[in-house]
Amino acid sequence: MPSLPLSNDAVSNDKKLKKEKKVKSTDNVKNLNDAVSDSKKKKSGSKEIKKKRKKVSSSSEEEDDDDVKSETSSDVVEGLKTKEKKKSKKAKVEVEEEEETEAEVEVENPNAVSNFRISEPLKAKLKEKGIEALFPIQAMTFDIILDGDDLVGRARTGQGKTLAFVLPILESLTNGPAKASRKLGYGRAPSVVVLLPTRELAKQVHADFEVYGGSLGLVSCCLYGGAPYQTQEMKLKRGVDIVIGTPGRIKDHIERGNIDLSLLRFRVLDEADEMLRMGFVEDVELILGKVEDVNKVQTLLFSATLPVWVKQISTRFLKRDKKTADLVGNEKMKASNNVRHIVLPCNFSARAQLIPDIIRCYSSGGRTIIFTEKKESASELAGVLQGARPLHGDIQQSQREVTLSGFRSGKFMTLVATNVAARGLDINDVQLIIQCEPPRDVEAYIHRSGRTGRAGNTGVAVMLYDPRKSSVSRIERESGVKFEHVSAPQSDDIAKAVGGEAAELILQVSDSVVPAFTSAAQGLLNNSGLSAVELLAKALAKAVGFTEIVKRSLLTSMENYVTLQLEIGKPIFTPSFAFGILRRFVPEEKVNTVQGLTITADGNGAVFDVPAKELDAFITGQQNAANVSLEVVKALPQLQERDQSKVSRYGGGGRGFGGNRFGGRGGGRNSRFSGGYGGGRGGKRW
Ligand SMILES: Nc1ncnc2c1ncn2[C@@H]1O[C@H](COP(=O)(O)OP(=O)(O)OP(=O)(O)O)[C@@H](O)[C@H]1O
Repeated sequence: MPSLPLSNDAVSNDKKLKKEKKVKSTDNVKNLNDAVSDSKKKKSGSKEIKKKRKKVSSSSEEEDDDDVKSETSSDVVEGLKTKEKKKSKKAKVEVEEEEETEAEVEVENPNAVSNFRISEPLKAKLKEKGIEALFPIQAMTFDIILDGDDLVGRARTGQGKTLAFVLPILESLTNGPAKASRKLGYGRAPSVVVLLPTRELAKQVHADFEVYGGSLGLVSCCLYGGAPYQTQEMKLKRGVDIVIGTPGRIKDHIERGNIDLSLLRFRVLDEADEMLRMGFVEDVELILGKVEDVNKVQTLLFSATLPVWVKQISTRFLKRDKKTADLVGNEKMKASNNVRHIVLPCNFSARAQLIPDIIRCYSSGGRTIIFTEKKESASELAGVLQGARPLHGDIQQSQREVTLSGFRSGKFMTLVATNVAARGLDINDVQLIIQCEPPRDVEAYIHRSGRTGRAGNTGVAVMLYDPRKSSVSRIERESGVKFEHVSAPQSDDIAKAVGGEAAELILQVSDSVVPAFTSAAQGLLNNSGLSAVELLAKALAKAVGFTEIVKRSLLTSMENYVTLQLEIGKPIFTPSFAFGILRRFVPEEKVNTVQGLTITADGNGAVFDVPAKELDAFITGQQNAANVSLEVVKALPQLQERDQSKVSRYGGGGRGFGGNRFGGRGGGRNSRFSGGYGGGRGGKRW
């Protein structure tokens, strides 16, 4: 049964956030909160603060050497955090004291925009966008980038990695080291190239460059496939300062002679691991290789996930003295801390009925993104879910743009997408992520679940899984997430979740209708044999679309199924052994109605679902079998996870969970690295 409140961590974080709003800062990311609390300094302390920041970058300069060393930079970050934590206690006491005395004291945050070498127009634009302080990854990397170093940057999803490169690049071009070589005027060659794995992401980053770069008179353009060449060519011809796009289309423009990279000062690989995993490495190499003098170019590589193979590759693209700012480092938790991570067992065929109720229970009325592995599944599911639209690689680019902007603007609240929406997308008020099955790799889990809980907000990520063949524990182990296990929402849970909404709907009805309906209401009260409360309960249910209560099983989440547990006083080693036992006391045709039979984690039982109408046949049948116990379960016991490779052993009519939905199609843009480093996952899958 789902519990609706957020987990303790998220709740306490929430409370903390509310409290810290009193401190002058717009930043409510947990890590930054520590720094904000710590920053309980009066204005006069800002020089000291600047020194402290400077020290971070210089120590990283001293410690970093040839290779990317996340430990080194993690140490730097850790050192900073510890210092800040110590001071933070003191700062909190001060905050509390001040709250008591209600004294109005100006509070300074060491990460306040004013403490960085950010020019006035940019400061004004940041302020206009509600940004008064930099997030930790931004604060850590600002000086490093502005002072000319190559950088590998990593922070959890939603922690502001985009502005971490946008701001210092803009400053460098207009007031810093890159200013001298920047050309002005018609037809100028770009100073910056930013590469991203998807078109949507390219557009999003372009929008940031437009907003912030625009305030400094810088011109940017976005180049991606599926859009006409001509408009892109015209923009390039007129001259741009910053080019943002996907590797394939940028490479095409270079080969057509539309982009001159001779004046390039920055190249950025955002979501670097995904770009390389998708097989873009040759395009990326070609683009990077076009730079005549690599010493004149700064290379920045950012992602929330940096598998070891990407770190190795970065030695090819980045200078030997590159710096690393790794806010995740060796910490166990790699996914977002601001997200409640939930897993829920579900039969593949029950998904479409179940998902609307998951949305009712967990979306808090906000937006939901549902992830499927395959494009066809995304289209199918979007077709059956009310108010949902699909987004995947087979949809025409113009339609993809319409869909995404409709979702952003709230025209519809549910997006069903493949991994094309897993990375980087920053959409306001996405409260819920549903993953229809565990993704193949942990990075996908981290990025998908990271579409919620962004910029310090909280969110919920629900992953559906088939207990017989899922890899929940692998994702748990590799991501550091501690999953909350819940069963399918039952109707009374849903009623509780939407009861408030129903009451609100009723209260919103104008008083003017009361006289018109009074006599019908009175008639109902007099003749229905129901009390006023019972009648009102029915009206509330109807107002949110409920007409009957349907039970769901705990194992497959199927409607009108019941979950049973079989025990025989000794271990049950295999599903076929369990089926054999059932056949001893239940007729074959009833056994064939069994769904999802799975062995318990302790090996002492088997759990399965049967149609509610067949329950009697199973319960009464057991009386004919010695040492057999068969009971309806109220809470799902821990189950054995099964390898997908062993699924065929379970065979049997009507018991499948759908076909092989994991089959990758391979292909895509060929890559030396996608196979070797990416663990054979190469190829564009969406
Ligand atoms: N300093 C800041 N103060 C307030 N909000 C910020 C700040 N920096 C960024 N944001 C907001 O935080 C959100 C997340 O930022 P961004 O998309 O850059 O995250 P990210 O780390 O790149 O995430 P992902 O790994 O998922 O790509 C955006 O809405 C952005 O506008």
